[in-house]
Amino acid sequence: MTRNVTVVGAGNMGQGFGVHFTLHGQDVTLVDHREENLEQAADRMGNAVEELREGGLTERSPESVVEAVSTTTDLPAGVADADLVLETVPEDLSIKRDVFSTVAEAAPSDAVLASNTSGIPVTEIAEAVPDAAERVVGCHWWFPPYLLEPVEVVRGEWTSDRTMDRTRAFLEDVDRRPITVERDVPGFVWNRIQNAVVRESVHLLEEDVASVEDINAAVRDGYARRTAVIGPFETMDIAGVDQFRTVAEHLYPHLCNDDTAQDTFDELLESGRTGIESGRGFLEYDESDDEVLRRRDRRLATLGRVFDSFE
Ligand SMILES: NC(=O)C1=CN([C@@H]2O[C@H](COP(=O)(O)OP(=O)(O)OC[C@H]3O[C@@H](n4cnc5c(N)ncnc54)[C@H](O)[C@@H]3O)[C@@H](O)[C@H]2O)C=CC1
Ligand SMILES: O=C(O)[C@@H](O)C(=O)[C@H](O)[C@@H](O)CO
Repeated sequence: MTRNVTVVGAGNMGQGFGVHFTLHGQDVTLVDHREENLEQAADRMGNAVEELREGGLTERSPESVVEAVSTTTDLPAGVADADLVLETVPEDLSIKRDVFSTVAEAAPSDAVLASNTSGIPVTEIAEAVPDAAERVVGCHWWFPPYLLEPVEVVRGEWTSDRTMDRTRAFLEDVDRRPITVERDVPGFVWNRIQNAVVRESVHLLEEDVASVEDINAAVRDGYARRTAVIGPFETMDIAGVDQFRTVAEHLYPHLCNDDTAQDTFDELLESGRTGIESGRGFLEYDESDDEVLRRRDRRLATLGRVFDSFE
């Protein structure tokens, strides 16, 4: 089913949504408040489609996808005909509330108003638009959205059953696996799990337990690879619930329980180690940020084909 989908925010995620929704038959409008970001988004969308083509995941040309996406810096105009609006501006409650206020006024009165927030409670966003709150829903994707299937559908305090159903139906129409999050807790499901791993990884680094390369490899090539195949609960069932209970009893008292981001984050940022855009973050990169993203996408595309081959 084709819908008019407006994506608000043309950054890392918005670019990916432009690609994914277009490849899945939606009429996409991409909005950003900076024209230059829309121009960069066109380049990044072209790169992503090229990688998907090389991975055999689409026959569409980069040009045909980029041309199909309408772009504008005019938010009210950009949402005027939307069936679904997906907000993906920075993770800042005040910015999101401002966007939702404008969108609720300008979008059709029955449009789904979704946020790709990483973990701000949906209810707190919906408070900005009390008359539209029943149509506000969390719709939280993984990065990159065109290569990772689960998408969290998060019920805020006022989100209606109809909005939850419409959002899940939309996701299934664009070949995504809805993860229903019935309680609007900060971080929802996987960002709580991901950030538990992040917190412990940075802790181990700060405590000089292992190098950043070895911690990265231990998670990527060990824990994440096995978890990718069977998930955490099947892992415990295979090893034996008693085995995991025993180890949990021993280890829980020793796990990191910091309640603020560790100093390492600020130390990296203050030294200009901001991530792939600066060529270095926790790790150092000898390729451009676009090449790092293309390498990630190539590997994810290959992995996706392997997983699709499983019975
Ligand atoms: N980057 C990631 O790995 C993921 C991010 N998210 C969430 O998605 C949201 C966006 O994240 P990114 O794409 O990484 O951010 P980003 O910073 O790459 O992109 C945000 C875009 O929004 C634009 N923007 C800011 N204010 C605006 C406004 N008032 N109207 C229109 N456009 C505006 C900016 O110009 C920028 O292009 C955040 O809430 C983030 O937590 C969710 C999943 C993964
Ligand atoms: O990592 C992802 O793709 C998502 O789970 C996110 O929402 C987060 O923003 C992540 O980038 C940082 O926690």
